[in-house]
Amino acid sequence: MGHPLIRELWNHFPENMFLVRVEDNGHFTVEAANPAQLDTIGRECLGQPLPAFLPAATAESIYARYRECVARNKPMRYQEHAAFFDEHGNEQYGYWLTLIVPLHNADDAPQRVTHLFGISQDVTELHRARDALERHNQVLEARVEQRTAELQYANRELRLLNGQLEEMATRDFLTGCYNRRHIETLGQREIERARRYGTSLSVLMIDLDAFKQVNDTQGHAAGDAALKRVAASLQSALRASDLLGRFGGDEFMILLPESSNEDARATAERLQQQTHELAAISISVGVATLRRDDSLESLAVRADQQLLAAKREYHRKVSG
Ligand SMILES: Nc1nc2c(ncn2[C@@H]2O[C@H](COP(=O)(O)OP(=O)(O)OP(=O)(O)O)[C@@H](O)[C@H]2O)c(=O)[nH]1
Repeated sequence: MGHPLIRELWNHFPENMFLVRVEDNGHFTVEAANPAQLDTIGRECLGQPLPAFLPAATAESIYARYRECVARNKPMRYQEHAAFFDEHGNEQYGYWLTLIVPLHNADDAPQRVTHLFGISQDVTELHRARDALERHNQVLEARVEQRTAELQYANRELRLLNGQLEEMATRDFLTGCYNRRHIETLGQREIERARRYGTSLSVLMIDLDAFKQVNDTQGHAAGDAALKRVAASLQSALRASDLLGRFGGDEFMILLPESSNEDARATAERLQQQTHELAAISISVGVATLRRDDSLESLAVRADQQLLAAKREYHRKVSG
């Protein structure tokens, strides 16, 4: 170690330093090792080829690197996971980050690599920390994944419940058609739409005839069943765009978008016929069609007046 600076560096550098001689028989012999290197593998390495003091597999993999460095005649930096015997002869495993530099005897043959100078840093702890971090990350990722799945499940449940709630808020519990509040909301919407697009809109108000009698003679449950049958038969006779709601008691409201008064009257007759056939119930129907100054209320009132007139007619027919 000629120069004092090099000597000081060699003696006090905290990482392992070594000098190996390139032998003609394919071996590499340790010519020198700094104190840090000797602390790691012991003095036995000095003057020895690698297989003399390293496990065979480790020596072979290091030899492969050395040979490559000699062949390329360029410094090489690599990392390896290697087994070695410590100064007490115990087998140890570690990760090493190594730099090897080919050296030449300039006077002799300038291109021939005679030695390799190496600096090796023990990065085992770094690896352990990285592994631990990776494991920790995996645990975290798994936890995040699980939480995400739980959240998605909760969201689905919430959407389902919201759907059910909305259903409950808009539907009539007994018949399944829209409740009064919702059919009125839809009525407002349909009036706005009809005005915007200049289309017609008709409303039917329907009341079951002599329904009280069903309740009185067959009981309330039979009355409920009849209401359901009527709602179902009304629904089945309507177009998809028509909207059926239970207005209260035995009264229903139907919105018929894009229906003229004439169309609505034809629909009313069809509904009467269908309810009679499918539900064995007679219904009275009032028809009204949207006018320029109408509100939903005034439209419904006119349909109701028509319904009362139809009722009178029904009673007249029945009593007469
Ligand atoms: N089963 C049952 N009956 C109901 C329900 N809501 C209202 N009703 C009954 O429906 C009947 C309505 O009577 P009205 O419309 O006044 O009398 P009606 O016998 O139909 O006579 P007209 O309408 O004049 O033909 C009453 O007996 C109410 O008790 C319900 O949810 N279920």
